[in-house]
Amino acid sequence: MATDVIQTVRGEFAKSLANFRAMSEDAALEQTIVQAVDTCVRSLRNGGKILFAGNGGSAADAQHWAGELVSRFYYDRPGLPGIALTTDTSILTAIGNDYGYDYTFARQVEALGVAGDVFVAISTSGNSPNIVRAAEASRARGIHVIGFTGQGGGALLPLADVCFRVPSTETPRIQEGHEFIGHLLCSLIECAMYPRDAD
Ligand SMILES: O=C(CO)[C@@H](O)[C@H](O)[C@H](O)[C@H](O)COP(=O)(O)O
Ligand SMILES: [Zn+2]
Repeated sequence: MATDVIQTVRGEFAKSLANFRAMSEDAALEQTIVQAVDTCVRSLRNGGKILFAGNGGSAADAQHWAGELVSRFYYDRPGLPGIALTTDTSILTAIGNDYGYDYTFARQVEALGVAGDVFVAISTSGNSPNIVRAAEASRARGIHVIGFTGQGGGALLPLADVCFRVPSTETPRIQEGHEFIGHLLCSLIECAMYPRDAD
């Protein structure tokens, strides 16, 4: 039993490390980060906001990253406008009940989003219908779409202006990659919007 557990732990570490190594050696990923930061910073400087959505573990990412912007990441500075579309159970249940689960995020994008905002669409498969519909609604409104997916990209890929594709087909590995890139994005946005005073 203990041997099995240890084998599993080692196997998971090995897969996770290989995933992060592949990401760290991916020059295209670096360029995608540059583009995503530029998109977010331009939007924020023009009075835009960043909307986040995902299902399951990715809903947790959406809330986590919105929190980094509104509160703080590495250091104190004014709050930045980020909204997770995953948190209001009255809105989610009303839309789900009245229109269907596929519309839970699209309806909120239509209600809250304006041209020039950014929609961060998080889906490991890239195929969750409520995320795909929200990306379509964003494009229709002139809202920039930043996708977070797995290596295939799914239906979200062609809808995204910028897309992070973690080079794995395993949901946990993809989510770990998303978490790392999401933190990096929040850090770089914070730094660009409010450069830290030189000590
Ligand atoms: O956290 C996990 C798996 O690690 C799950 O909750 C997972 O997020 C859910 O199955 C989601 O519904 C998957 O949706 P998606 O990433 O394909 O859009
Ligand atoms: Zn999970």
